[in-house]
Amino acid sequence: MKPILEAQNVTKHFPTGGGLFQKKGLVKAVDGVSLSITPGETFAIVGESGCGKSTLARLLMRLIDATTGDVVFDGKQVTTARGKALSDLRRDVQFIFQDPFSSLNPRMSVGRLVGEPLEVHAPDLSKSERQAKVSALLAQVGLRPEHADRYPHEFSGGQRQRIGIARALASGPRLIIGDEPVSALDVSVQAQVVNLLGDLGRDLGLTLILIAHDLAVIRHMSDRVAVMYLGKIVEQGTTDDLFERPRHPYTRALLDAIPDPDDRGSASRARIEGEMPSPLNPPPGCAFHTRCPHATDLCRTKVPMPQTTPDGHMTACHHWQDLGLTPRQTTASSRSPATQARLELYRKATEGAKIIPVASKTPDREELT
Ligand SMILES: Nc1ncnc2c1ncn2[C@@H]1O[C@H](COP(=O)(O)OP(=O)(O)OP(=O)(O)O)[C@@H](O)[C@H]1O
Repeated sequence: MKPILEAQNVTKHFPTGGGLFQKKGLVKAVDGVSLSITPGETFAIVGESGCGKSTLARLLMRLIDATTGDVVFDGKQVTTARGKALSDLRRDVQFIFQDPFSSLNPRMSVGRLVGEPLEVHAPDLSKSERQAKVSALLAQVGLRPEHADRYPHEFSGGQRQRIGIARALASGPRLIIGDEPVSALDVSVQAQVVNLLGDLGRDLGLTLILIAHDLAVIRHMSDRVAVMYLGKIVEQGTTDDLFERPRHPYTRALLDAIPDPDDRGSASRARIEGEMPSPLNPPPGCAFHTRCPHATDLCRTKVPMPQTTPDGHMTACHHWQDLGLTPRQTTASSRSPATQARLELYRKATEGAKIIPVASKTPDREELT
């Protein structure tokens, strides 16, 4: 199938320093990323804080300009789009932010927030047609028409994220990029919103790019996963294969560091031995070699090129064939209680989705306040 979005060797280098006490430098936030997204799939991007996920997401929809490389959406250049091509892109690709409160103008009613994109992308609608469309969008995300007259501060976190999703849907997008769309929400509400996004993806045939720290969310929702480390994709594969047979030592470490959801402060942050090096001064060779238990002299000197494994992963590790990374034991009994509990929550949410259509889905208790 023809990809809906392709990135070819995209980089984003931020110049820093140059002041009295700081040397000039370049933060290599995204450093040579290539990927290809199929229409209708949910593609997840995962990695520790600071590895470049948000910068990549912003490059893909041209919220920032790439330093080098190409992004192509539906056969059209994103990196050089101007005028009508850029406004078409703004209609077709929408963003859902992590913190719905700061992304929604507090002085605008929900009706105006959701109706605003319609004014831009469907200017021919009459006022009453626009109101009807706003009501339909609110229903689609599990809110009521009368919510249109209220303001963002009157809603719970989960409801605000629903408003953000309704606003994103208003222009009729084909691709939605969610940057940590549930990580600011309570766990029970996370399941509702994850469930809603999954339903919308299926019902509307949307392509989703999901950036998340929470590996349980990723496992539950995504078809394929890309793992990022220090600005580069180090492994990519289908979700089940990647979770069960990680081919890169970093992916393995990330999966082994699945966090404890009771530890709220760092619940969504995976922990791995050692510090991630600064993208201002990345190590030579394989960027992961400073934390990798399998590193050799080759890893310290030569950048590993992406290779395709027989089971279709892309991995950028010199030694993936020699490491004996046996399949991970991911049967129910061998998963950590934390992961097991989280997966169970999402599974229950999905079971509900099979019998309740999106429009009439009952929000959870927090949502009803
Ligand atoms: N405008 C900027 N100027 C300079 N450096 C930046 C800028 N934006 C991001 N960076 C740096 O680029 C690197 C990647 O940041 P990015 O926010 O993309 O990572 P991330 O993986 O999304 O992290 P998080 O999960 O914490 O949001 C970080 O070192 C960050 O400090």
